[in-house]
Amino acid sequence: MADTQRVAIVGGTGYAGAELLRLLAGHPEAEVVAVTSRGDAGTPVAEAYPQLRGVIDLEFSVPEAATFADCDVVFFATPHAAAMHDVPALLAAGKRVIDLSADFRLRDPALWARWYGVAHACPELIERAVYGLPELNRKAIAGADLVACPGCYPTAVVLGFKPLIDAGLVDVSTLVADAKTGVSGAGKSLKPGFLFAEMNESFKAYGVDGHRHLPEIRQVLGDLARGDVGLTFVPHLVPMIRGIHATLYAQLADRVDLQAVFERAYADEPFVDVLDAGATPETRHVRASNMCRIAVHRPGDGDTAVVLSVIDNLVKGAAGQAVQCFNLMIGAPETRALAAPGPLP
Ligand SMILES: NC(=O)C1=CN([C@@H]2O[C@H](COP(=O)(O)OP(=O)(O)OC[C@H]3O[C@@H](n4cnc5c(N)ncnc54)[C@H](OP(=O)(O)O)[C@@H]3O)[C@@H](O)[C@H]2O)C=CC1
Ligand SMILES: CC(=O)N[C@@H](CCC(=O)OP(=O)(O)O)C(=O)O
Repeated sequence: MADTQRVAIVGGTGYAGAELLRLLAGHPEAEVVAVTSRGDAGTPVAEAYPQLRGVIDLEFSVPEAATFADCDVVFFATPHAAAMHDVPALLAAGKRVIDLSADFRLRDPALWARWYGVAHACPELIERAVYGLPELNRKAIAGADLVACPGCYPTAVVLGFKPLIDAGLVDVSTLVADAKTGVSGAGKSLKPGFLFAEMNESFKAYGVDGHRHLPEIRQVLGDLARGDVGLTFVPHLVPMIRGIHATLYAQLADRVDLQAVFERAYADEPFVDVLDAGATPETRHVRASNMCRIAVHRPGDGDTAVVLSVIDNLVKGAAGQAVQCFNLMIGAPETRALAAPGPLP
C-alpha cells in the first residue's frame, strides 16, 4: 500500500466534485479531510448528497488557506479561471494539485486567454503542469506536482484518434470529430438552456464555430502527429445525464488491419477497451465507470476510418481520470478505486 494521502476537494457541490467524493470514498489510500463550497459552507456533505450518508462525514467549508493547511493533495473541481489563483501558494507550500478545470491545459497563455476570456493568473506555472491523460503521459504524471486533467471531449477524441496518428495511418489535415454529450457536462449551476423543458426530447449542435476544447484537442493531437493537425470538431447536446459519444472520421493513407492496430495500441491499457470488429459502443456501457470503449470501422471497405469512442464525462472525462492520475502520483495501482464496472443496465 502507498501512504495514505490527506485530500481536499475544491468545488465539492458540483457534479465533478461530487463524483470525486464518490470515488475517493472507496479509496484506501485517500482520506478526504476537506470539501469546499462557498455557497454551502456549513452544510453537511450528506445533506447535499444523501448517497454519501454514512460515507463522508464532513461539512462543506470555504476554500481558504487554512482549509488546505493539513492536506497532501488538493483536487480542483471548480469552473475555469478559479484554480489558477490558488495553485501558486499550494505548490509553494509543498502540496500536489490535480486540476479538473482547464486552467493549465493549454501551453500557450495567449491562446488560453483568447478561449477563456481572461488573462492567465500564473502563466509561469503552465509549463510545470503535466497533461493528465495517463495513456499519453503516464510517467510524467507519476512525478508531477501539478496535473491538468483533460477536458471530457478531448479525452474521448484523443483516445480514439491516437492509434491512427501514432501509426501514421491517416491524413492529419482532415480529421473530423462529431461528438455528443449529456447535460451533466454543463455543471450544476442553473442555466435556462439545460432545463428539462428546454432540452428533453430534442437534440442540437452547439459551439460549431468554435468550442474551447478545439484548441486543446489540436494541441494534443499535434503533439502526437509532431506537427499541426486540421480538425473539424462539432459538439452536440443529447438529453441524457451522463456520457460522451464521439464519432471520429479520418482519411486513410494506408490499407492495414485497423482492428489489429487498435488492439495492439491498447493491449496494456486498463481503461481503454477495444471492442470486437463491427461493434458499436453505447454510452450506457461506460456509465459510472472509468472505461473508454472504442470500436474501429472502415465502412464499405473504403478509405475512411470511422472510430466510435464512448466515455462517462464525469468519470473517465473528469473525476475518474483525476483519480487515475492521483494513483500514479502516489504510487498506488493505477486501477485503485476505479476497477468496478458501472451499473447494469
Ligand atoms: N461536468 C463535467 O462533465 C466535466 C467537468 N469538468 C471540469 O470540472 C470543473 C467542475 O465542473 P462541474 O462539476 O461540472 O461544475 P459545477 O458548476 O457543477 O460545480 C462547480 C463547483 O465549484 C465551486 N466553485 C465555483 N466557483 C468557484 C470559485 N471561484 N472558487 C472556488 N470554488 C468555486 C462551486 O461551489 P461554490 O460556488 O458554492 O463554491 C461548485 O461546487 C470545471 O472546470 C469543468 O470544466 C471536466 C470534465 C468534465
Ligand atoms: C453540455 C456542456 O456544456 N458540456 C461542456 C463540456 C465541457 C466541460 O465539462 O468542461 P471541461 O472543459 O472541463 O471538460 C461544454 O461543452 O462546455
